[in-house]
Amino acid sequence: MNCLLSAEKISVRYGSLAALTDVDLCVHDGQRHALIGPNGAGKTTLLSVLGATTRPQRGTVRFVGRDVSRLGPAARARRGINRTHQRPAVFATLTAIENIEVAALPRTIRRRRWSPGGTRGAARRTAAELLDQLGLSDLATVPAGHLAHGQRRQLEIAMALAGRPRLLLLDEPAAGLSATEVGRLAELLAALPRQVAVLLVEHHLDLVYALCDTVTVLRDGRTVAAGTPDEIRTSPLVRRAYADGVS
Ligand SMILES: Nc1ncnc2c1ncn2[C@@H]1O[C@H](COP(=O)(O)OP(=O)(O)OP(=O)(O)O)[C@@H](O)[C@H]1O
Repeated sequence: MNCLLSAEKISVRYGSLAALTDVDLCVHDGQRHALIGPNGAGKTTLLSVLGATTRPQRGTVRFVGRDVSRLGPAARARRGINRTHQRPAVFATLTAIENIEVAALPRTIRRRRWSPGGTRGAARRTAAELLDQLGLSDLATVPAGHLAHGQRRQLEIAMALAGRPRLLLLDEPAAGLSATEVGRLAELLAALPRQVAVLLVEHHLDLVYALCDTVTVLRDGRTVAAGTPDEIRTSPLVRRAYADGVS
């Protein structure tokens, strides 16, 4: 099967530190793919290369068969790659629905179809639908700055979905959440439409094994294993990769 997204021989250096060395990755259409590994393994760096906020010294990123290596974050978002961040990036003074509306606007403006209320009306409807779909309608009129950390994470996922991506890059969505919030996040992610592929960086391995069909393990900027959750869970190589522990 062809890759929806492929990263080929990605290398990133920060001065003398090799954050990634010759890393390959293939994410298929509709796949739930996790990127795991100890602290400093290079997971966020790889996500940033795919989202175009970090430029690799070497390597190629292809999306739907096209070389997108030279495209910036906005151009990749237009092609269908959207991401969330380790610290949720939301507009604190806007309400939840306004945040999603802002995220939906570029797409509705690009489509330029007549719609009741114009592009703003279309963006507002998209936002309301997403809040409903993700079970967040009760938060619609709450300013994002007043939301709890877990709710802000969910809002950021809704914002990333507003661009109707084909690939969603999630950077540690369970970080800082309580057990109850992780459960709620797991339900939200499990309910995402299959038209959206997910690449998830996560230390919460129970969430990874419950949600993902494929797991890639990085250590010291290199891929050490890739396989199904069962293969990864029982792999001695992976146990060794984690021997130094993760936080
Ligand atoms: N902007 C930067 N400048 C210098 N070094 C960096 C920079 N960003 C990351 N690094 C280093 O690159 C390596 C990989 O970092 P990265 O954040 O990608 O790892 P990670 O696997 O996501 O770790 P964690 O699980 O702790 O978030 C680490 O040694 C980190 O200190």
